[in-house]
Amino acid sequence: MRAFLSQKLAQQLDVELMQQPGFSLDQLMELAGLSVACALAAVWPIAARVLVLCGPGNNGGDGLVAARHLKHFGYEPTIVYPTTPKDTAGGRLYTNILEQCKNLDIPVVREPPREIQAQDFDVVLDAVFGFSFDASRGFRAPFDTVMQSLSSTEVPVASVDIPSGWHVEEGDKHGTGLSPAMLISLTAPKPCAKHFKGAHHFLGGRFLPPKMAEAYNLTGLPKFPGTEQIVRLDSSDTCT
Ligand SMILES: NC(=O)C1=CN([C@@H]2O[C@H](COP(=O)(O)OP(=O)(O)OC[C@H]3O[C@@H](n4cnc5c(N)ncnc54)[C@H](O)[C@@H]3O)[C@@H](O)[C@H]2O)[C@H](O)CC1
Ligand SMILES: [K+]
Repeated sequence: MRAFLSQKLAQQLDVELMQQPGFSLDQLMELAGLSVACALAAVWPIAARVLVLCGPGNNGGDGLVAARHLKHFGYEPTIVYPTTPKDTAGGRLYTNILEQCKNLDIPVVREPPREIQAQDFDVVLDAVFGFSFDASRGFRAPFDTVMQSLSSTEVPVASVDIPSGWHVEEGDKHGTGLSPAMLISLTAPKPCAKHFKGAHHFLGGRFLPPKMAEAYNLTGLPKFPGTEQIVRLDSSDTCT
C-alpha cells in the first residue's frame, strides 16, 4: 500500500475535508468513532468491559463516539474524561456526546485511574491523543497520570489513530513504552504505524472521497469490503 499521512498532511486533509466536501466535524467524528467500535468488536467479539480513556481533543471525541456505539453493540464501556469541555461550538460537541453516553447509563468518570487491572477490564481503548499531540512540554496534568496507567497496564490496549504520545512520523521516540495490541488508523495510516508491533491493525474512517485520496496520493489504500466500516491491514501495507 505504502500510503501514509504525515502530521502536516493529516491535519491539512482534516481541514480540507471540512472545507471542500463540506463535512462537519460531527459527521467525521461519528464515522471515525463507529469504525473504531466496529474494529474493537471484530477483535473482541464477545461483549467485553472496555475502559475508554479520552483526551481533550478530537481523538478523545472519537473515543466518546466509539463508547456510545459499543454500548449499543452490547459492550460495557466505562469512560474516563478528565477534561471540562469549553462553552464553544467545539466544546459543545463533546458535551453533547458525553450527555448521550450518560443517557445510555455509561459510567463517566473524571479522575484518571492510577492503575488499570485485568480483573476490572478486558480491553482499554486509547483515545487520549491523536495526530496533534505536542511532546514539547511532556504530558500536561492530568494526562501524565492517564499516560502512566495506560503505558503500564497488562490489559490489551486498542489505540485510536495513533498510539497516544507517539511521534506521528517516528513512533515512540519519547519513550512512552506504550505498545498497543491493536491500532485503528483513521483515513490513512500515519508513518508511525510502521513501528506498530501489535497483532491487529485496521483502517477505519470510511469517508475519504476518491478525488481527495488521489490528491493526497492515498490511492494505494485497500478497499473497504461491501458495507464494512473497517478493513484489516497487514504488515505489507505499512512496510516501505
Ligand atoms: N480526518 C480524520 O482522520 C479525522 C480524525 N479525527 C480524529 O482527530 C484526531 C486529531 O484531533 P485533534 O483535536 O487535532 O488533536 P488530538 O486529539 O491529537 O490532541 C489535541 C489535544 O491534546 C492537547 N495536547 C496536545 N499535546 C499535549 C500534551 N503534551 N499534554 C497534554 N495535552 C496535550 C491539546 O491541547 C488538544 O486539546 C485524529 O488523530 C483522529 O483521531 C476526527 O475525529 C475526525 C476526522
Ligand atoms: K490515540
